Amino acid sequence: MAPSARAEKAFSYMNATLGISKEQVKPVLINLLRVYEGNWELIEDENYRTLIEAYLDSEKDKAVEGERKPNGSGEGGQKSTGEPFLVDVDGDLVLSIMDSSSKMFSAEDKKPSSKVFEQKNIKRSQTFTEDDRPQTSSQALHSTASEAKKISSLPRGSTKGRESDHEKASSAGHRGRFEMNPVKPRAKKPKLLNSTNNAGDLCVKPPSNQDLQSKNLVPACINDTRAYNGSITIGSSSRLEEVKISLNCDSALAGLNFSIPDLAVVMKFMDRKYLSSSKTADPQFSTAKLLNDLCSIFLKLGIRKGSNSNLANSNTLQYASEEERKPFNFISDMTKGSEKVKISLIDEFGGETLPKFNYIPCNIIYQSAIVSISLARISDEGCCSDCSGNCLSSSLPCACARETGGEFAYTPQGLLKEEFLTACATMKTEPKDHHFVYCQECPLEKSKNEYMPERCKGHMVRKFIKECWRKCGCDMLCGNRIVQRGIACKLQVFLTREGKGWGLRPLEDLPKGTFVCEYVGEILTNMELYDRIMHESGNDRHTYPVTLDADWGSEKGLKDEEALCLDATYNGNVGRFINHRCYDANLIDIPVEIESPDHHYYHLAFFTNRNVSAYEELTWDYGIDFDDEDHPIKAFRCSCGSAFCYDKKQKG
Ligand SMILES: C[S@@+](CC[C@H](N)C(=O)[O-])C[C@H]1O[C@@H](n2cnc3c(N)ncnc32)[C@H](O)[C@@H]1O
Repeated sequence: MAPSARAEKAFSYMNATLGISKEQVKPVLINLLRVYEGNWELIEDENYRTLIEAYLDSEKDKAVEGERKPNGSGEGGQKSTGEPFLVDVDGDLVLSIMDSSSKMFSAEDKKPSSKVFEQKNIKRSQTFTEDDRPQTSSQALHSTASEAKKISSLPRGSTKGRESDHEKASSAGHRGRFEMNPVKPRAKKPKLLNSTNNAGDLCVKPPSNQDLQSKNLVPACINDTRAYNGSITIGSSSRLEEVKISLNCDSALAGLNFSIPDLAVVMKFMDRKYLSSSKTADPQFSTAKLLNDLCSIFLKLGIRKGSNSNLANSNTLQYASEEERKPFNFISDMTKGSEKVKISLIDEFGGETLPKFNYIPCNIIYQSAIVSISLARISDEGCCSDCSGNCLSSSLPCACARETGGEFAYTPQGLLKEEFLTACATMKTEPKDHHFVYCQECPLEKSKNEYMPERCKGHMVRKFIKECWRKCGCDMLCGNRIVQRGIACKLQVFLTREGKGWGLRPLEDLPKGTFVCEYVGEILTNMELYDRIMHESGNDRHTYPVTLDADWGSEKGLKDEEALCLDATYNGNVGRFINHRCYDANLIDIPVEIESPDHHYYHLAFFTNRNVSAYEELTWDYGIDFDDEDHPIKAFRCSCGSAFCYDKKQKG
């Protein structure tokens, strides 16, 4: 749509929904277009939320300005003359700027918003009169946004984003961090401090509060010097703000066309421009966080490298504990070259010791497990020795598709078929009675109590994928050989924020049905696992072993050595880092038959059950009964964050 048409649409919307005239909206719109560099999407988003906010802010600015200058004159008694106007240049709506002597905008006009400053201070005075107790800046902003809601009768949802945006900005950082100096030094160029001060801060020397108050630019009630130090703090390390990133816009301010933009808007713009649109960043990522992290890293590295004498007189040393001085961990390939792809490990907080385990790319028998792998056990009917090339491209599915109902489980693109995925998921989430088999003598119960085992609690009969294997005539690139070819997507082990320990995430978007990895570990009998658990101290166990329980009930007298499980505690692959999520995990585990036609032993493969974005944590529903006090492995306190979390203790 042509920019002028977009402008007309915005005017109509504002008029129709809020009764605001075109004349009133126009200067605000022009301002926003300038701030957002003509990016209409940012303005049109969520029913013109940003435009509505900016309009309300401009109204508030006018009211404040009116109070400051009862005679209505601008600073120095000059009124800004003329109206800014939009012109359509080659299809782009651009702001017409007159020469500097005509000054299209006064500094106030150009200021997109001073809401951060004003809201905080409005709230501050309210806070002390209302309940005598200071609030955090996010609380303050929250309350102010609600006030805006009251006065504006905005369409539903229009203030919602506003609150959360502000909260995001303030909670991502430190209290009051995103304040900026609302007073724009104008003709007078601010003096510079020494290029670096003691705090390593490059900043503009602040005008004193007295100066500001004498110019009637700051309400007298304000006494927080941090808010008026003249430099614009755009990020800082946590805690005491020892390291800050300040913007020095001294020379820009000296120019005629520059006024300090609202920092929250700048951050939002950066987020949208560089993060939301790119697929390479964590959805949680924000510019504000980036800048704060940069400060924290700077602080940590500085403390490690510098001599203590640098900080000897500083309080900051008090919390520079050994724990905090640990370096950030980054391992470019934690698989030690044993996978086709490198899998990095990163600890962005620098406080965690590396996981102690041995990386193995495929399962290994620990000791007594019986896993019969022999070509002789694979009958000619159970494989496709007559095939060649890619089984998926032949007109009739070969014998290897029999297990999956005569259709291959995979699409030609190498994804798990939608129907198959749905059927597996439904069996897991809504199992029916007929999905269970019961052992006469359950090896699982026997492993818990050899002499007086309890009755079998039932084992689910699961759907299997069967892949082509060595006896098959097709080649290794056959579309029915996905899991056996190993990990193909870009993955990273990372330290989670929620206290779940390490987790796994993809570094690229993964479509629904993508094979991610297997759960690889030592193949143990259940008896061996039970012994292992009994001899461990509670702290040793940070993984959750997987019981391979397929087909148990279908045979009589299953031997203990055939009742198997996978334990990745000491030897495992990246699958051991996949954390649990109740109900709405993004991975599903599906048994895969490759080299062994019996179902005592099989591979457990993880597939995405929906599209997963790059950097989104990969999770799997372990199927834990959090109320089962008798289970040999004590269930962890779940921090999955799902709205459907079944851990009642966590909720309570
Ligand atoms: C298979 S491991 C996952 C990797 C593990 N986070 C690590 O750092 O090695 C399972 C263990 O991770 C932790 N864990 C997994 N999911 C969790 C969750 N939703 N909440 C809390 N802890 C979790 C528990 O300690 C659990 O025993």
